[in-house]
Amino acid sequence: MSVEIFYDDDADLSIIQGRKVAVIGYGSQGHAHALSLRDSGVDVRIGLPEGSKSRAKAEEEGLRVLTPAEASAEADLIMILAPDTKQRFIYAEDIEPNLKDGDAIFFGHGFNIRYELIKPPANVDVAMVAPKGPGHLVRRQFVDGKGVPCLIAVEQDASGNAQALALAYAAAIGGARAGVIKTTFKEETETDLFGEQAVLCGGASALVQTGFEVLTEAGYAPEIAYFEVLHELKLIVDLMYEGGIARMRYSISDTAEYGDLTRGPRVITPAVKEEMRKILGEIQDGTFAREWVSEDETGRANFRKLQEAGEQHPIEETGKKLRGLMSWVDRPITETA
Ligand SMILES: NC(=O)C1=CN([C@@H]2O[C@H](COP(=O)(O)OP(=O)(O)OC[C@H]3O[C@@H](n4cnc5c(N)ncnc54)[C@H](OP(=O)(O)O)[C@@H]3O)[C@@H](O)[C@H]2O)C=CC1
Ligand SMILES: CC[C@](O)(C(C)=O)C(=O)O
Ligand SMILES: [Mg+2]
Ligand SMILES: [Mg+2]
Repeated sequence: MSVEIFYDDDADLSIIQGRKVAVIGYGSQGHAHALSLRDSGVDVRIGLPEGSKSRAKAEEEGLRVLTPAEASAEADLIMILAPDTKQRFIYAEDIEPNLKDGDAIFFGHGFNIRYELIKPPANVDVAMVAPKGPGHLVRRQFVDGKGVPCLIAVEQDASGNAQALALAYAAAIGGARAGVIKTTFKEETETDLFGEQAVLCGGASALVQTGFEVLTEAGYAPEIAYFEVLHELKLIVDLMYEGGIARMRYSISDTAEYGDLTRGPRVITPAVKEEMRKILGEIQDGTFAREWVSEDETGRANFRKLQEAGEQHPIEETGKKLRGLMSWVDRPITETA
């Protein structure tokens, strides 16, 4: 199936420059969108609760910070960049009562629309601009004159102009420098959840931790194991990012390439692929969404336990020590890039 890809020349920035935008939330994505929109000449205000710890960071950047309700009332485009599990409450309490004819509600990920946790009225545009990358790098790339690709989708086109609006927004945060693909809320939500669970975050973290465990349990030095399975992974993925798996294989030794081709499939076995299919099925049938919403509603105890176990993994201690000796690697992540 072919997709439509848009670039800067296809976008009309003046469309978003003519809107009053409220960015609700100022975390990983929120700060990136707000700062880059502002730098693209867009009228932005931030919506955060009175006690929010993000308020100071946004104010330090000279952004105007209001409550989510005030920001929603003032704006005619509301981008919701609060945690997925909180969005339905923010929508019900702060956004919905302040919606006017012709307003637009935007999302950075389709979770709440795809799983029907938010049901907007018919008189507003409902669209998505979903960067395909972590917010801190969305901002860093924008500042460096680059861009992170974005997906856009229109769930409801009350104005008849929602797609052009979403494309203009994506361009204003740098997405159209790299490419903006038109999709649906369903496709974005399901592929994004699958990617982060099976490959980018879940799959990659488990692969690195397991590789580290196998080497250290066999008596090899943790420092060597760290460099081998984590530090060098970035350098290998950089080559894939630049020129695909083929370029990575061009640069590595033929010994490595033979090992890659013969041993890779022994690690990612047909059983692993079957498990990936099961994970995708749980996303498609709503099992994962129900589980995550319920985990959040019941206080996130299991989530916290798993987070703590991850933080305690021996690879973290080894990595902290080694990264501290490489000034160019130990780069702090900030909301003020
Ligand atoms: N992280 C990423 O790179 C990506 C995220 N997304 C999507 O972007 C959205 C935001 O995620 P992410 O940036 O990770 O979120 P973060 O957890 O990094 O930030 C959430 C922000 O929302 C604020 N917040 C919390 N509660 C409220 C509230 N009641 N009203 C207003 N603001 C509130 C938080 O403030 P406080 O400081 O007070 O907690 C914080 O500033 C999600 O839909 C996510 O799926 C999409 C692509 C990538
Ligand atoms: C890969 C995780 C992500 O989907 C992202 C940075 O794109 C997220 O939800 O944070
Ligand atoms: Mg993602
Ligand atoms: Mg995601």
